[in-house]
Amino acid sequence: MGCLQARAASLLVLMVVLGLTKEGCCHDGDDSLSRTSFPKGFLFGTASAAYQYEGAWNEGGRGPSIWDTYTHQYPERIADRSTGDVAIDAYHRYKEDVSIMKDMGFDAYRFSISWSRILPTGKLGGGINKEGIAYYNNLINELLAKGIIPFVTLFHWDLPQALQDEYEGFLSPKVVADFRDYVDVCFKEFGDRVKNWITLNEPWSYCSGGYAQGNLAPGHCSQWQNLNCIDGDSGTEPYLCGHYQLLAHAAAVKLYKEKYQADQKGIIGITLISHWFVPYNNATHNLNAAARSLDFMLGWYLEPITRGDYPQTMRTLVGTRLPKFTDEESFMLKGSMDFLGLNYYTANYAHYAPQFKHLPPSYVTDARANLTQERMGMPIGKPSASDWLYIYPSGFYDLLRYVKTKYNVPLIYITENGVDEFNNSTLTLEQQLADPTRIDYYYKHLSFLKKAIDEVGVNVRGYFAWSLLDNFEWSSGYTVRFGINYVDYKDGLKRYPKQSATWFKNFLNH
Ligand SMILES: N=C(Cc1ccccc1)N[C@@H]1O[C@H](CO[C@@H]2OC[C@@H](O)[C@H](O)[C@H]2O)[C@@H](O)[C@H](O)[C@H]1O
Repeated sequence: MGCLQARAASLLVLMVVLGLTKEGCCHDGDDSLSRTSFPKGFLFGTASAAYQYEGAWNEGGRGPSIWDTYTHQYPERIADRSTGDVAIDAYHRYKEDVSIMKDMGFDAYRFSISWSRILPTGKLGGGINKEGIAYYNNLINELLAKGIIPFVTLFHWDLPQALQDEYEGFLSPKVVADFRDYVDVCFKEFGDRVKNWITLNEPWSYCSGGYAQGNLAPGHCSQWQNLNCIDGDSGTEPYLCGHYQLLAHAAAVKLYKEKYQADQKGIIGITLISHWFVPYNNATHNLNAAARSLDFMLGWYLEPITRGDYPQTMRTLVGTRLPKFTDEESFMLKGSMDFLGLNYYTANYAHYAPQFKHLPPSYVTDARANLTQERMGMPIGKPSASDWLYIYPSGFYDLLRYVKTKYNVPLIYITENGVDEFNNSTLTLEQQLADPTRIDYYYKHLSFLKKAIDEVGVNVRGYFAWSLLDNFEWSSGYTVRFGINYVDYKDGLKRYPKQSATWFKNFLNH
């Protein structure tokens, strides 16, 4: 085959992988979509996270996390200057919340354990908090008593502050041993009833948000990015963070498989987020920019876990700023998951950006791809309350097909998918419970999920909506709402079903 034919062939592969062929377009949806549209035994659930739901920040023996510090010391970095001190008080109201999910007909519930509620100083040597163990035992037992399967995330961004103080947390290799000690306690205390473990939630978000964009704790980024960051270097810290997140993940999986899995018979995985990336047009340099964007967001973590090293595009473009794995670390990482947890929300256009090479080095520009949410003045999809989230349901299908084609992951759970509206207290309660956009979002994304399962053969065995309840949305505070159930922040945090809750109940019970 001549070089022209070879280039044409590789271009075609790239177009197929990026979903630019005809079948990547819209679906002929039918209105009969329900639980029975999915394989037998398919699990439907909702997702949450400790800092966003529990509250009781200084109750029950819990130690401070970096999110307590971040919201208390830098209130200006949260849209409404709020905190998760009380959040939606799930610490005290978990029985009511479990009843809500049971009444709706959900099969499973994904929640995270607060590391500093189990180990207040972050370290085993600092003592195990018995009240913390008791809280999660109560929650797990309540779920099982109601026939709901717990999916437990071990780290959802709320690092104990003591470890940030001692050695800058995930910027140091020291975090690996402390994370291993922490998850050992969790496997030992809860592993007789918890059979689905997720080591980390979205290392991309934690390391890019926390160390390149500065919009998540600990709020680091390079000064030249003018994002009023507290400290940091966007060219090096995101990659150190990602490296030690991966090594902590691998250490936790190794421990579970060597010490617990034979007896407890559970499975362990990791949750990764990825947007879908649509080339700005079919120019080769934009097809390549979209492919690199997938490498820098998803491949950053999924390649080490499936192949044992970072994507070649990252090695080439980040160079010596990208840490290296030893042979032993690479071996420990490769194949370190029984399943992939995948979070999908949105898509971006990707446009080749050679001009980025003239900027100081940063994770934000290393991929040489300018990511936008509109093309020639047309948005990629309907906007939501979050500036990063435009609604692009077909991207869900494209991403799933890409993951199967490129990584051939044996088992996938969709661990988050959802959309938000603004908190608008000028509306009546009835008006605030009317969320047609969310119903349309879920209908379309579930339709594309079904298409990926039926037509591509992607082995997805469960789906978790983000989120059961409105909650503390990190840098957005309480200004946006992702819940299928409404929380009345002005009247005792009372819970009310939105119209999407009624839609989901019908979906689950037919
Ligand atoms: N939030 C993300 C990914 C992300 C991170 C930084 C900036 C943009 C997007 N992922 C999931 O989305 C959910 C919704 O995302 C929120 O949407 C509103 C934003 O303003 C907020 O900062 C973001 O976290 C989070 O609540 C979950 O905890 C998280 O796992």
